[in-house]
Amino acid sequence: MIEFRDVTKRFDDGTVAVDGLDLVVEAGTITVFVGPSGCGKTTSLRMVNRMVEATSGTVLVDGRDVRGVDPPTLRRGIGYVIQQAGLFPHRTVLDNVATVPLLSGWTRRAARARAAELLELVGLPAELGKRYPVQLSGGQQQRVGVARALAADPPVLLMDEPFSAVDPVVREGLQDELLRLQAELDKTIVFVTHDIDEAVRIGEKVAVFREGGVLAQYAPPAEVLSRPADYFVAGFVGKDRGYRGLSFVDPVGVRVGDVPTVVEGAAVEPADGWRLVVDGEKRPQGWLAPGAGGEPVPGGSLYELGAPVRGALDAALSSPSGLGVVVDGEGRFAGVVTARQVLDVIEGRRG
Ligand SMILES: Nc1ncnc2c1ncn2[C@@H]1O[C@H](COP(=O)(O)OP(=O)(O)OP(=O)(O)O)[C@@H](O)[C@H]1O
Repeated sequence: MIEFRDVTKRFDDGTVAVDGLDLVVEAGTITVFVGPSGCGKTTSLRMVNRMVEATSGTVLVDGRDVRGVDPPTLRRGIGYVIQQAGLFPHRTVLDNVATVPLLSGWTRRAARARAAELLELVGLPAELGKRYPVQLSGGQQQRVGVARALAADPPVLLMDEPFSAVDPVVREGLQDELLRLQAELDKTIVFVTHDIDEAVRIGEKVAVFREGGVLAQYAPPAEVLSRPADYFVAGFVGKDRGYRGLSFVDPVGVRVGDVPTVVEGAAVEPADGWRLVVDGEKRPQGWLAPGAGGEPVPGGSLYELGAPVRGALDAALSSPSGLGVVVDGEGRFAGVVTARQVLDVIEGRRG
């Protein structure tokens, strides 16, 4: 657990970067600090590992005031990941990851074995270990940064905009990877970002900061979206928050209907309505428009049974037939949903 008790940071030039911060980060959770540039997120994060010293107030890690722990000892228990990975350019990927175990007195052989294990854990092929950081893509470098931070198996991980230098698609992949890792590792993670989408996607709790280093709201993401504490938070979470909030609405009440299917490659008779094309394993391959056979039209997004309603609505809206395709956990066709019915369910919840 990490606790900030009335923590203020005033820099020598008088800038108040963090103002009276009170906040508890529960053990084993991902907490995201989000807010516009210059609102004190990084400063708050760095007070945890004493890269920045608080001017007043107390920061506790697992109940211990960090001021009572010398910084090298403190940092051994706290992994740190920064934007653009911060890798050592003249060391191979494997040696970058092995750095901390070596510093902790492991033999070179044991440290390298651990490093190889970690590369696998973050989803990197073993042969990349021999390369130098410049020979990797941005997304791969970030994975190496995460592997390096995990090398000493620290209970706490501080991540400062770790994924902001990569493109949106790679970024989503890295976010998924972090969630998968966390399900396995159960670390206490503080993650800084200025991107509200990233914050609500990965945070179990989200701390929204405003200028002047003031905490504006600290709540689960669904609550920040549905009940912003004030106009500042409402403005910051943006105009799509109603739609984003659907990511947290469970699909109870959404009815899955049926539609005729045809197996890919089979001879088809003309028909009046839309038909879904599936492969031999019942995986959706596209749509056949009403009328004669012809080429299948590419389908929209797929909605997995049980997922939040945002996916169901998107599947329906993106489908050429207006019918959202529902699949099971193995990606097999399970039925269809309509936007109207999903909206009725959402509306029904209100009353
Ligand atoms: N060493 C320093 N001396 C003086 N002022 C500083 C120092 N470091 C940060 N600041 C100021 O403190 C405020 C908070 O900075 P901080 O880096 O914590 O913000 P941030 O929310 O992480 O911003 P960003 O998203 O741009 O990284 C800013 O006004 C910044 O200019």
